[in-house]
Amino acid sequence: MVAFADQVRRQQWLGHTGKPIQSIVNIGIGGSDLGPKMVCHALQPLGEPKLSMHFVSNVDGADLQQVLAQIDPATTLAIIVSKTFTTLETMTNAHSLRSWLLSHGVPEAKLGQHLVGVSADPARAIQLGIAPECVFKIWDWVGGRYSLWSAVGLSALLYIGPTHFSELLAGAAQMDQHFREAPLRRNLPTILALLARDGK
Ligand SMILES: O=P(O)(O)OC[C@H]1O[C@@H](O)[C@@H](O)[C@@H](O)[C@@H]1O
Repeated sequence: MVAFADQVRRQQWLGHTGKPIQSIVNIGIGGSDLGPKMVCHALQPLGEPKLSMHFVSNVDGADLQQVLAQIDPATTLAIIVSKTFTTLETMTNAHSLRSWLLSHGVPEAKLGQHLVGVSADPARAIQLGIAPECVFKIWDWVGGRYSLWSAVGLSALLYIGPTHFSELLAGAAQMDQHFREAPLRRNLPTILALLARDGK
C-alpha cells in the first residue's frame, strides 16, 4: 500500500494517456468514507498539494455528478472502498464512476490505472475490473467504524503520505494503550464519552 501511495505521490502512477494522477475520488459509505474524509479534512495542512481529494458516499447521483464536473478522467484515480463490496450505495456509485471513465475515453484494458479497491472480499473488486494487484485487503475482523486504521485509510495515506500516516497509526495505538491503562478520572475517551452524554 505504501509502495503504491509513493508511486502516486511521486507522479509515477500514470493514467491511460501518460499523465500523472491529480484527483482522488474515494467511493464508500459509513466507516469506508467518514474516517479517511475526516483525516484528509483535519490534516489538510499536511496534504499533498498536487492531489485534490473527493469523497462520494450519497447514492443521490447529484453527489457524484458534482465531483465528476470538477475532475479530468485522464488524471483521476478512484478508490472503491467497501469491506463487503456489496453495499448498495457504494456499488451504485462505483458502477457509475466506472461507466463515466469508459465513456470519457479510458479503454477497458487500462481501467486498472484509474480504479483501485479496498475490501475484505477481493474477488468482488476484481469482478468490477480492478486489477488483482490493486485490491488492498481489509482484515475480516475490522469493524466498519474503526476501519480508518486499516487499508480503508488508503486515501488518507495518499494525501498525507506514509510518514504522517505512520504517525497517525502510532498516535492511535498510544491512545488505545492510554484507554486501557489510564485511571478513569484522567481517561480521555471516557471523559469525551461522558461529555457527549451530558450534552444530550
Ligand atoms: O464497507 P462496507 O461493507 O461497504 O460498509 C459500509 C458501512 O455500512 C454500514 O451499514 C455500517 O455497517 C458501517 O459500519 C459500514 O462502514
